[in-house]
Amino acid sequence: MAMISMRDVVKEYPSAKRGGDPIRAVDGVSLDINPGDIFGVIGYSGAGKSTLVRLINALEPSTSGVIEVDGTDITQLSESRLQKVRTDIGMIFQQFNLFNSRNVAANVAFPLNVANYPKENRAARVKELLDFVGLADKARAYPDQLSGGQKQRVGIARALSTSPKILLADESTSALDPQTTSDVLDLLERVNRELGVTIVVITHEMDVIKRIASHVAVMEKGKVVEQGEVFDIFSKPQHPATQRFVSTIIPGIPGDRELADLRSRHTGLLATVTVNDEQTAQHEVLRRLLASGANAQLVYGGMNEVSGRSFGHLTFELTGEDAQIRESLAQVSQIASVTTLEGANRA
Ligand SMILES: Nc1ncnc2c1ncn2[C@@H]1O[C@H](COP(=O)(O)OP(=O)(O)OP(=O)(O)O)[C@@H](O)[C@H]1O
Repeated sequence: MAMISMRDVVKEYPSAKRGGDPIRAVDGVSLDINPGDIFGVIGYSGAGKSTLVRLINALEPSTSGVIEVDGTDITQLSESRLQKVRTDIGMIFQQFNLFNSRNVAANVAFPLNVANYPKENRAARVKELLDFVGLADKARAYPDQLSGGQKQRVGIARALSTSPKILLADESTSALDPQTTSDVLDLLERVNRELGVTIVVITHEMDVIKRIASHVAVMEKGKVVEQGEVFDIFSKPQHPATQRFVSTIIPGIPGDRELADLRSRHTGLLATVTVNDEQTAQHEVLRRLLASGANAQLVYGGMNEVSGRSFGHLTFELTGEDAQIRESLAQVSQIASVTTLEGANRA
């Protein structure tokens, strides 16, 4: 059974203009997030990601559709039952949202107080959480004495205090530098692996998805336009929005700009070979390209590792006799998909 299941979920806000059309922030979203997943939701600003999060933790009612959290349809619950569901859902934020007037230990203890956690066990629980996030020595520090990465660790400790099954991370690394981002993502992976918490990561950065997510949904204008396993989405993106996101971190088939640049430096035929998985395929591609006696030089792209598997778009410049080049392309086409780049095609 899915940990979070959405069916045809719609969220509309009233128009700012009197009599205007409502704003559809979420437009017919269906998705299943399984227990133990790290599920990424990616989209540009305004795509509806934050609204989706607010629907999952029932901070706002949906307009229509079904949202099940751990088997319970939360669209039908009373406020008191919703409060209980919310204790199963932790949340971390881009701006950390810590209480600046309370020290670290008090911030982490806050949800325990709200949840009436046994008083005599609270200090031990806070210590355990601060140990887990590596901040045992900062219990008495105040948020403004901490770095951004440390603040987010406090946020994570606080979100985990009541042992939620789900952690919602809304742009949780967007305010952090790359090294600190990496450390926080490592910690989220530990939360997932060691505590078994299902994590929903909302982001506009494909790097974050590549780094930790097992599954991803791409949102555009309130709709999920593509979803699936991260490796599949990265290696074979179908929707233009997905292709744009993937191309921000993975060189694919060269676009117009890259092609113009390549052509200014290479006069041979340019062809992109898409290799899916396994080193051996790469060797075989090279063997076949060279078998006819043509020369092949890698001029753009490379192999990528995603979810422990590799794939790549390798753009070669082929030189030699036309017949040799034709033979090279024919040979390699038998084992991989080949795109000859228009205008440079001399074969
Ligand atoms: N409370 C609200 N009232 C009216 N419109 C809203 C409200 N909240 C969001 N919207 C609109 O819904 C759409 C989706 O917003 P949302 O914040 O969910 O997107 P997002 O993908 O999270 O973007 P960002 O990363 O910029 O927050 C936007 O057009 C936004 O203006």
